[in-house]
Amino acid sequence: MRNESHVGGAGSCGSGGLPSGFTAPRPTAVLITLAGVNQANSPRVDSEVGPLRSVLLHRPGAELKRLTPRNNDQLLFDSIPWVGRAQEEHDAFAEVLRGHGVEVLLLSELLRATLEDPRAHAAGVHAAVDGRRLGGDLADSLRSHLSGVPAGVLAEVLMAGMTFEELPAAEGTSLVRKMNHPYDFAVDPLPNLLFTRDSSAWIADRVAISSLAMPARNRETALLDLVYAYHPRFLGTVRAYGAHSAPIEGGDILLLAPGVLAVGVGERTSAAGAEALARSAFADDIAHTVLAVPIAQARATMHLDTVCTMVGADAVVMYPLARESLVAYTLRPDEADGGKEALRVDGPRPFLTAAAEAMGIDRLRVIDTGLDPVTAEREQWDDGNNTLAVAPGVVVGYERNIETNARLEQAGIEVLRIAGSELGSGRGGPRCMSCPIARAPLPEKLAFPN
Ligand SMILES: NC(=O)NCCC[C@H](N)C(=O)O
Repeated sequence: MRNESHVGGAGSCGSGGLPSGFTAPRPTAVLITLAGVNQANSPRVDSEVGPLRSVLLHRPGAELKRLTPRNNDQLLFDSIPWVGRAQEEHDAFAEVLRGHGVEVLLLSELLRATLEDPRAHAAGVHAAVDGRRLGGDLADSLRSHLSGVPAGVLAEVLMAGMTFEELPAAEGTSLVRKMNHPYDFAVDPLPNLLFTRDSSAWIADRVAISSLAMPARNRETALLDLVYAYHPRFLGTVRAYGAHSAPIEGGDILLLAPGVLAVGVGERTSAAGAEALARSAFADDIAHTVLAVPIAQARATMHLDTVCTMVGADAVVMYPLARESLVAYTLRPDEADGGKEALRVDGPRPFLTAAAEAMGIDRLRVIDTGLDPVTAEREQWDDGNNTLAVAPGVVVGYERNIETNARLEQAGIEVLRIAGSELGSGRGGPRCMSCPIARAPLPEKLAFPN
C-alpha cells in the first residue's frame, strides 16, 4: 500500500465511475524545493495535456552513427539517419518546446552529471559490461578500464556502445577478442534512447521504469534507473511499478485523466505487464481504473501512442481504422476483496465508451481525420497520430503529415509543426521522443477548443 498521502480532492474530470474511497490524485500543494528547480517543475504528471512544464528528451548522438544497413533492423530503425540533420531537427523540436515555456532536460546531460556520483559510476560500469558476451577475462579488463574513466566517457560508452576495436589494449590473448570482428559490438549502442517516452513514464508523482520488450532496447532502463536514483534533481523520487519484470513500455501508457490509464497491449507491452502495472498503480493509489487496450502486433502499431494520442482534455486524434475497432478491458481494484490485491476485469467494450465512462465525461471526442485509407495509412506510419500536447488544444506534430495536421486545425487544435525526415527513421514522433516530467493540472473546465 502507498505510504504517502495526497493533498486535494476529487479529480477535475468528475467522479463518475470512481470506486468508493478513491481520491483522484491532484498536484500536491506541498512541493519539494531543490536548489535551481522551479517548484512548478517538481515531477508530477496527471494527464496527457495539462500545460507541459518539464520534459526529458534525448538529443541524438554518436549512438546513431552505429547504425548500418546490416544492423538497422535489429536496432529497430527503418533506415540509416543522416545524423547531423537529425540533430538539427531535434534541436528545433527542443526550441519549439522551450518557446512554449517548457523546461527541456537532456538525458545525456543528466546521465553525465549522475555518473559523477561514485555509486552511480560503479553501477554504470556494471550495466555496460556483459560478462556472458565478453567472457571472464575480457569482461574483467573492460570493467577495470571503465572504472577509471571520467563520467563523460562512461556516459558515452553507455549510450553509444563500444566495438571490439575500441576496447582498450590488453595483455595476453582473448579468444573472444580474436573471434569477433573489430566492428562487432562489445557493448551495444542504444540508438533508441531518442524515444524517451518508452523507457520511463511518470504517473502522478511516481516514475515507472519500463521493462522494455526488445533486446535492442533492454539496457536503456539501466540508464534511466541510474538517473532517477542518483541525479540530485530526482532525489526522493518514488517508483511506480517497482521490481516487476513483465514488459511494459511508456508508449503504451496514456494518462487519459487523473487516475485513469489506458495501456496498449501488443508488440511491446504484454497482458501480464498491463495487469502488473494496474495492480501496482492501484496499490499506490495513483490510479483507480486501467483500460487494457489490445493493439495489432505489428511494427506500424508497436505502441498505443502510434494510433491514438490526446490533443485536448476530452479529445483524441486517432487512426481512422482504430476508431471503430479499438476495444478495452476495464481493470479496477476488486472492492469485494476488501483490499487492492485482487482485480476486477470487465469487458471488452468499445474503447471510446469505456474511456469516457472511466474519465467521468459524456464522451471522448475523436478528431475526425477522415482521410482516405491510403493517406491515413501513410500518415499513421509517419506518426501523424503521435502528437505531444504542450497544453490542451496545442500539440507538436511532424510537418509531413499534411492532411492529419489540416484536419486537426480544422477542429481547433493548434499544431506546432516540426521537421522529422531523419528523426522519423526510427519510427517515432513527438510523443515518442518526449517523457513529460511535470505538467500543470488541467484547467477545471474541460473546454474543447472549438
Ligand atoms: N512510443 C513509440 O512509439 N516509440 C517509438 C519507438 C521506436 C523505436 N525504434 C522502437 O522500435 O522501439
